[in-house]
Amino acid sequence: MTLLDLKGLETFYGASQALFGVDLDIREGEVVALMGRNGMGKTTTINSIIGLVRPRAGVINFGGKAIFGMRPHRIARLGLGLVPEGRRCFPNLTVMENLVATARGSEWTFAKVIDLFPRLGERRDQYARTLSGGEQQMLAVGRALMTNPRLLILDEATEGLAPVIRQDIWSAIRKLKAAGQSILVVDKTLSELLPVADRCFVLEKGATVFEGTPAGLTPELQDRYLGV
Ligand SMILES: Nc1ncnc2c1ncn2[C@@H]1O[C@H](COP(=O)(O)OP(=O)(O)OP(=O)(O)O)[C@@H](O)[C@H]1O
Repeated sequence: MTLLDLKGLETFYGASQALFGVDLDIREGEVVALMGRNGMGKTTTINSIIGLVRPRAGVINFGGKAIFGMRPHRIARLGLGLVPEGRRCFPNLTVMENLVATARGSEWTFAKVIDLFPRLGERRDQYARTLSGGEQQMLAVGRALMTNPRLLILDEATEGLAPVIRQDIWSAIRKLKAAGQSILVVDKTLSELLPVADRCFVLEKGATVFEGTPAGLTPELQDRYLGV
């Protein structure tokens, strides 16, 4: 079943157009990679989905429901869990308080989150501001999971993290996938992203220019659309 469906999305910032026709769909249980060079519109696409910016044209269906133009908190409540770029947690709450603060539904619990990220368990009573960047990122993922999202969206979740921590995050993503979690991932590390993705969408200048399997994204296409 299709979980998320975007068609012909056009989004502006003031008079300047950022998206010129983004098409993307995610089926239940899939891991979908959203790719493209810097400034091609990945974050704007995510912000359009979750209602932070209001697209001017297009279709956005989530779980069979039109969510175009809905307010962000209503969209979130339908089951969209975002881990935003820049890992935002409440700095003056402890790890446990951060997780409990977003709890909604019953599937994900504090115990399950620390099972996925044992480091968070060791730091349960530490203030979020005292965590390393990688631990804060794990906490941001945990917070999103505590909302029991039907779709988890990860925007550059491994950016700027030490290699060991990146591995922990990728390993968590693989476990979530194995458990059937639907995930939309934006990440620049193709060597990690492609093996875990079921399908890829590539944006160029605010429009979808490639849709297919990771195997279909040949070295030539990678070079054309993602090369630096
Ligand atoms: N708040 C904003 N106001 C005006 N223009 C913006 C704003 N945010 C993004 N843009 C523009 O919209 C276009 C798409 O940017 P976006 O951040 O979505 O790209 P991206 O693919 O996520 O890039 P990156 O990988 O650098 O995060 C760019 O031209 C960018 O300059």
